[in-house]
Amino acid sequence: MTARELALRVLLELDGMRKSEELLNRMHEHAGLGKNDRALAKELVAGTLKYRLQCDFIIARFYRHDYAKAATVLKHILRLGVYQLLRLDRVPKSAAVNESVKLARKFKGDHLARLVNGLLRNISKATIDLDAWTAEMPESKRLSILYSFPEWLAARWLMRYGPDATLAMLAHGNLPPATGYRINRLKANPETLLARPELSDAKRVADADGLDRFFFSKQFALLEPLLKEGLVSVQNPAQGQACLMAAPEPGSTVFDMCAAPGGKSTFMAELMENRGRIIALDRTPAKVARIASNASALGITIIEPREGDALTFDPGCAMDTILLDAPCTGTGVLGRRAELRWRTTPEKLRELAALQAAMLDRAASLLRPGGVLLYATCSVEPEENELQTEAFLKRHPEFIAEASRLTLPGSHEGFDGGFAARFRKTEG
Ligand SMILES: C[S@@+](CC[C@H](N)C(=O)[O-])C[C@H]1O[C@@H](n2cnc3c(N)ncnc32)[C@H](O)[C@@H]1O
Repeated sequence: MTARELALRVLLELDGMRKSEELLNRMHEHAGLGKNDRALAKELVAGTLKYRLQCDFIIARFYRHDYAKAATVLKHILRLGVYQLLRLDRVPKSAAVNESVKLARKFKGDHLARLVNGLLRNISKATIDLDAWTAEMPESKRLSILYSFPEWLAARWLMRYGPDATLAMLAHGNLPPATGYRINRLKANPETLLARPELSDAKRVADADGLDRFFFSKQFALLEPLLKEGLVSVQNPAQGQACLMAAPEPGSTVFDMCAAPGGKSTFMAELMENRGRIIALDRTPAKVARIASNASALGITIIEPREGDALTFDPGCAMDTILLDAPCTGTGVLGRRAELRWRTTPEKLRELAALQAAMLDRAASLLRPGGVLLYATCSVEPEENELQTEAFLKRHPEFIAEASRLTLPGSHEGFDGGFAARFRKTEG
């Protein structure tokens, strides 16, 4: 199987639930591709998913019939072809066309192979001037085509954040995502670790807000032994910020209501010097197992992984700190998950906001007076963030807001977007 065929098979099999990266990794096990072809397949899947809307816009201008009615497999082959033609400089145009024609012949026969050949050749010879083609469109539609984002999202970001921040967020969503790492304070000293040759490219996060144990690196393969030894974990500093805001005390009792795969639970355990108790709940059994294995690699013994529903689970005692890292639309991390921008819908946003409110109410009842509730999302939508926490304070006058932080994607180099708010439960 070629890299392109593997990419096509991932696109065809991807349903509304699964993550493309996981599907790709599973298919790689049987495909037997070399390192370069694996990288090409990964890039084709992520790029074609991200640029779907833009590719469709271009294809539809050259397609003779109604492109909306074209067969799914044909659409994917054409998108893969257009993505290679327009966005992968290292792929010669002739290869982009010929390989797409081969796929079309294999999957749909000679007739469609001819159609793919003609259409991609026309596109490869044409001047693709998206700026001119979209100039007369309303701004949200224009941006949605130029950056290949859903129009509803571009429209709400424009309204909420204005053109400059919106452009930065849209551009950030199409950049290759940076991998952030956290140095495990239980096992490693940052200065000694960062002096190691395999970390020569590491970009340490400036010493701000306690994030100086975070760094970015592109050398994932070189860092694997350090991950296995538990000296570092993969975590974006934006996620770490929420734990630093929670500031759990060593020896205290913490409930992480939506914990898998354990990124924040394990960081809180490190901040607590591995003293106290963290109940780490998640409703997905396979994910709960990952909390345990991640904690064990890091030398953490105070995390108690539990399977259950955050809306009903009873940890059995009043908590000093509760972290609610809520299920959310993920609009702060759209660059990290190629398919997510198409799965997030206004309807999903409403459903998730209702779930988050119910989880916040549950958290409020489980916290001891004087305790800290930290609410976090990886969304930049007000309904999941500021509006959510304002409504929470109205429903729960026994809580006071102590701090909050919204990070827009693209506003700090390498940082994901997201929101965190810290509340304290008063005696009243
Ligand atoms: C944002 S992720 C948590 C990430 C985690 N805190 C970390 O830093 O690694 C949200 C998690 O909530 C879990 N989840 C969703 N609904 C839940 C529920 N009703 N009860 C418990 N967990 C739930 C999902 O399985 C998912 O793992």
